[in-house]
Amino acid sequence: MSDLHVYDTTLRDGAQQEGLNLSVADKLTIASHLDELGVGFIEGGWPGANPKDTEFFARAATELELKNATLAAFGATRRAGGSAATDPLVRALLDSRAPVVTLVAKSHVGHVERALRTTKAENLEMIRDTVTFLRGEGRRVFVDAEHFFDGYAVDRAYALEALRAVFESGGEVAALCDTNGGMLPGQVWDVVTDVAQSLGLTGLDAGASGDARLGIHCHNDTGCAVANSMAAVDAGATHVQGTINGYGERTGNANLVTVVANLQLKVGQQVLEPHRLQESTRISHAISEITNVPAYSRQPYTGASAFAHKAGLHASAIKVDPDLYQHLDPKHVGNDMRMLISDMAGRASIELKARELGLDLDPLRDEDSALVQRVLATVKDLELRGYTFDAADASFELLLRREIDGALPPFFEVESWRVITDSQSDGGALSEATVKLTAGGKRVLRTGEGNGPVNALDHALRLALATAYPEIEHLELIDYRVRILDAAHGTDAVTRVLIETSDGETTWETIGVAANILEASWMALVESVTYGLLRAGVPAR
Ligand SMILES: CC(=O)SCCNC(=O)CCNC(=O)[C@H](O)C(C)(C)COP(=O)(O)OP(=O)(O)OC[C@H]1O[C@@H](n2cnc3c(N)ncnc32)[C@H](O)[C@@H]1OP(=O)(O)O
Ligand SMILES: CC(=O)C(=O)O
Repeated sequence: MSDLHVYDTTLRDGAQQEGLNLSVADKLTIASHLDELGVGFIEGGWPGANPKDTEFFARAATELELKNATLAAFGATRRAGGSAATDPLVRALLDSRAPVVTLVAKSHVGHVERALRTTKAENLEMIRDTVTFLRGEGRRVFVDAEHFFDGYAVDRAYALEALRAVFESGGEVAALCDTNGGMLPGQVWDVVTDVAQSLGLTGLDAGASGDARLGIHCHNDTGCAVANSMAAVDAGATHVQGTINGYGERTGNANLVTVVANLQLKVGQQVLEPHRLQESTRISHAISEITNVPAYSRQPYTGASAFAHKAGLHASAIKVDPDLYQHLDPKHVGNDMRMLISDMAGRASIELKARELGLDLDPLRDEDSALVQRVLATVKDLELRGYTFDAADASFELLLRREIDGALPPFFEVESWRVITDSQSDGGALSEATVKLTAGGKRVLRTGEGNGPVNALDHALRLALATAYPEIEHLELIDYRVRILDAAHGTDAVTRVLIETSDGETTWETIGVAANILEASWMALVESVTYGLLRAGVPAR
């Protein structure tokens, strides 16, 4: 295992993201996930700055059983002109009982003079006093040198002096912060190389011999936070900070999952045990659920689209060897390869998608080859008419199964449907839908009401199927999206409806396209229920 520190600040710097608000319980759950991922340090927040973070540390001390990670409490150096021993915020850091304290300290003269409104000498004293005090109280002390790169550009000697003050007082890590996120990888590499040489800290040996490490903490304002972190490690940093999914203020922090995967799978530094890295997709998504920030599908390594292939030519090469169009095997990070079906698909895309769905087609069999060709032609024709199968995987599976003998049970047969909407005396409107179909060997006619026509159709369809297929009770329509495809036609335009359905375990998307919005909605609804029955393994009745 590499000795490099993997330091997570999701619960502190990540929580500074606009719109992200974590309860204490959320923070405790996220900390457990981070521990499971195998990060070395979890920065839990700033005790004393707000009651929530103070409570987090109090509860963490009794409720959180960390198996891998060490908890760090974040705070600032003592106030100018005061003393660390009597500073209430420094006291709160001690009270947190976290074994590591990470202090934010100024290293930029402009910030010392204009933000702290103190002297350069007093700022160095604030660092020395606070680090010495906390070390004396038995804490490991890390220091985030705020605005280090900008400060280095203005006054290199002073920026280095601030770092010396950290190490001379017993600080273990000085993390160079690109606080404003404006750096580029070459600049970071040059500065870290110079700092490491100037302070005699080169590579992991420095950590081993002198218990002194350079760290890196990057923000993503140039879109380079991960690249900057990699450059810093390459130049000698042995402690890397970041957040899960790149959460953070403004454009976010370095995405720690990406940094770790890069270090492990590209640079060959084993910073996590391989079986833990394989949990990174699951954990990244689990944390998205808690933060309520939708997972970014194009996130490197762990995004749902990170190994999704749409182009037919790519699929044809992948059929021979997935490595031909993938930078690595997605299993290293617990992700999966997926084929997307669209008008950019070729025969290979259909074959691979069928295999992904457990429907093996043999291209050497004339029958299968003709089927693949037929499905491909249908997909291209439907996409021309407004379908988009890469957003409606379930509808593609149904299309494919309809072509394969016996692959789609004939669950029900729709005879007709109708909706009417009445204005109400209170000013609202109520819809009523009637559906006629045959299911379970019986002709059924049911009426459903709803606050809109699609809602009414959904109710009527479920009522009509309920006797033959009580299993549909668990299906829930969770999203309904409409897009007008040819805006120039106004109300004559073609409408595309995408419906997302859940059975409580998984979700799937189905599509309907028609000139009439209700017809498009009905198509997507019927597909949604049909797919739900298929997934449940229900036989046709
Ligand atoms: C780059 C970063 O992300 S660092 C982390 C930033 N995170 C946060 O700010 C979130 C938590 N912050 C808070 O809850 C509050 O700002 C608190 C509790 C820390 C302080 O609140 P207040 O006492 O009301 O002060 P306020 O926020 O207005 O100003 C901060 C004070 O700290 C001082 N300060 C700023 N950085 C440092 C530092 N590294 N060391 C010591 N003092 C500092 C400022 O000069 C200012 O002092 P002043 O009150 O004499 O003007
Ligand atoms: C400390 C910190 O979060 C920063 O300087 O960006």
